[in-house]
Formats: sequence, structure tokens, C-alpha cells
Amino acid sequence: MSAVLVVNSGSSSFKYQLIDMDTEEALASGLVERIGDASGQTTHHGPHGTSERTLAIPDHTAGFRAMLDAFDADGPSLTEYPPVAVGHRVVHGGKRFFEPTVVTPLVEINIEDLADLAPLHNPANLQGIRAAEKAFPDVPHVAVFDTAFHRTLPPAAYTYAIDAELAERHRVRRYGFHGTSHKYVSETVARYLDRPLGDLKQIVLHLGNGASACAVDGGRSVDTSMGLTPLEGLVMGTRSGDLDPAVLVHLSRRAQLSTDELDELLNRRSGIFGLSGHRDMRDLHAAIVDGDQGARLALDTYLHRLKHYIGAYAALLGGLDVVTFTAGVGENDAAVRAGALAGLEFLGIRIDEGRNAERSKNTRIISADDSAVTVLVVPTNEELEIARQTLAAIGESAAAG
Ligand SMILES: Nc1ncnc2c1ncn2[C@@H]1O[C@H](COP(=O)(O)OP(=O)(O)O)[C@@H](O)[C@H]1O
Ligand SMILES: CC(=O)OP(=O)(O)O
Ligand SMILES: [Mg+2]
Repeated sequence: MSAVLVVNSGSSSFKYQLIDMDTEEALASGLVERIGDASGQTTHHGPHGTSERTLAIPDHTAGFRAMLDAFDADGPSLTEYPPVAVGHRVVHGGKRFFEPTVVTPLVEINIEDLADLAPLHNPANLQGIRAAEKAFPDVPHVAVFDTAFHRTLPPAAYTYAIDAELAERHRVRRYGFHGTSHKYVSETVARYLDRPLGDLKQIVLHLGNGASACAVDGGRSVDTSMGLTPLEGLVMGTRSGDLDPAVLVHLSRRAQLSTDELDELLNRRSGIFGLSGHRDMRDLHAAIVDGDQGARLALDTYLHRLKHYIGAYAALLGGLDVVTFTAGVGENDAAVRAGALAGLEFLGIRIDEGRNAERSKNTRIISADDSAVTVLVVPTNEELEIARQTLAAIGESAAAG
């Protein structure tokens, strides 16, 4: 049996899975949250159920230690199931990294160099890698990049209409993110429907804390809503998504906001949080039930933007076979799914209310039988996709070496 440990680091949390690659089943999975806060939390799902601990987790190194302690206390034993490799989610690969890449000191320098393009993510990803290297010094570590799946974007989709020379010099273009999820989900859809991936025109809506839409034509990403950084596109938990770039100029001049303050505003104090004070979609719904008008507007804005991208991508794809919802909101929130697709019957989209309302952790169809477009919910599994690519990368590097 070969097991791969996968670490999916976020700015203040990380998710992990230890995956048996013969069965592709998780032997354990978990979440380390609120890293850097006064009190952090670990949740570990092991062979004997779920255990939770509250403890101070000052940084990702301490978070990694807390994860290892959870394995020691609740199993499975990492000596019994030693990982043959550790796979890491790295958000920004720039124009350098498209393939899963075995981490070397030079690769680490390059990931660090890309931090200004993903300030919430790349530094945390790198801390996760360094902590894992200390804990598992004898196995290969492989970086799998969110940007990689979007390498197929055509120039017209990735180009921003600004001074071409300046853009080239400063690496300004659309890169796109959540690629590991968009790839995993669009391939899962084809398998589930038993249709050739190459025949399908798909829209994937990854709606988590960060959210992005992707137009997938025959298995290739042809457009996606996140851009140079994971800020553009959809309305998110705390990120604004699209706005007129002149808003920045205006706020800088009129409200005297500095570059760092604008960055903070748009990444951490905008989105549904900026409009309503709630960053979690469940809290937003509860506030709407209580009659909160700001919360209502936040949800309406979120849905308006989603619909905008669905229409745009149907046009770009020149047809549409599948729309799929994934990630925390997409997998769990029937009201968001129904709201995003309401009124789109003219595109051939008809949702079945009963199917949409069903609660399930499995891949499922939620469109009506007579809907021309099939609408699905697919639980994403970035960790499994990273584990597959990690195993492939170490196989290739062993063959090459
Ligand atoms: N039952 C639910 N209904 C609505 N939203 C949910 C539900 N469960 C989770 N979410 C949303 O999913 C988000 C987390 O999604 P996730 O994909 O785990 O995000 P990330 O990987 O970016 O942390 C939460 O912030 C919350 O808004
Ligand atoms: C790229 C990105 O936004 O990731 P997440 O949704 O995990 O924050
Ligand atoms: Mg995520």
C-alpha cells in the first residue's frame, strides 16, 4: 500500500488527508484552523471517528505539529502508514509552473517570488511546505499549482487590455485559480455522466470562501473568473470580485487609502462580509430570515454576479451541456443554486426543486429530466487530485533520475 499525505494550506488554516492510493480512500483527514489567533482548533477524522482539540497554534509550523499529534493520538499511525510523498497545494505558479513539481530549494525561492501575486496564499503554502519538510525529511514533496489547469486559456481570455510592454514586464495577465478543483470536478462529471470529456461544454462554479467560475470546453479551461490574483470575478466571503478599476483610484484620492489599505479592503473586508458583516453563507441566510436588508442585498449581489458569469460562459462556449456546483457553498446551499439558475430556462436550464433540496454528500444531478443542460452537484476533492498528481510526479522523477 502506498499512502500520500496532502496538505492544502490557506492563509489561516489548512486541510489535510492521508490517502491510500491503492483504493483512493482517505485513511484520515482533518482541518487545522485559526492559525495565529489566540486559540486554534484541530478537527481530525481518523479510524475511530472524529476528535477535536483547542490549543494555541501560532503559525503553520505549530499547525503541522498539531496535525502530527492528532495522528499520534487518534490514528492511523504514520509509522504504520508512512507517506511515500507529501503533496502540497500551491496557489500561484505564475508562468513558471504548470506541472506538478518536486520541491527543491530553487522551487521554494520561485514560490516565494510569486507571493506578491497571491499574498493571502503563497506565503502560507510555503510555510506548510517547510513545516512538512522538517517532519518528513526523507520523502519527496510535490507542489501542485492552482494555476496549472488554466494553462490552456487562449490569449484573448488571459490578456488584460493595458500597455502590453508594461504588462509583460510585471507578469500582468489572467492566471486563474482553483484549477485543481475545476479539473477534478469537470473530469468527475464526464465519468459520472458516462460521456466523453472531449464532447462536453461545461461551466464549473467553485463556491467556497474563495469562489471562481470556469468555462471548460472538451476538458480544457477556456476562461475563468479569477485573474492576476484570486480577487477578480465572483463576489466571495471577504473578497470583492469584479469592480471598476477606477474605484481604487477614486478611493486612493478621495479617502486617502494607501495601497496596503486598498489591498486589505478588497481582499479581507469586502464581498458578502463587506456588505453585511457576515462572511459565512449560513450566517448570511440567518440574517436574511431576521429581516436584515444589508444581508438581502449581499445575497442578491452574489447571485447577480454568478448569473452574469453563467451567461457569459454559455456565450463563450457557444453552447452548454453541463453546469456544476462545488465547494462549501456550491455543495450545500440549495438556495444559492436555485437563485443562480432562476430565469435561465431560455438557456435550456431547468432545475428540479426536489432534487436540488436533497441533502447528500455524493455527486448528483439536480436538473429536471427534460432540462437540455444537466446541472450537477459534485463534492470537490482537491486533496485526492493533488495526491494523484503527486504520485505521477514522483513516478516521473524516479524514471528520469
Ligand atoms: N450548509 C451550508 N450552507 C451554506 N454554505 C455553507 C454550508 N456549509 C459550508 N458553507 C460555506 O462554505 C464555505 C467554506 O467552503 P470551502 O470550500 O471549505 O472553502 P475554503 O476551501 O475556501 O475554505 C463557508 O465559508 C461557508 O460559507
Ligand atoms: C485561490 C483561492 O481563492 O483559494 P481559496 O478559495 O482556498 O481561498
Ligand atoms: Mg478551498
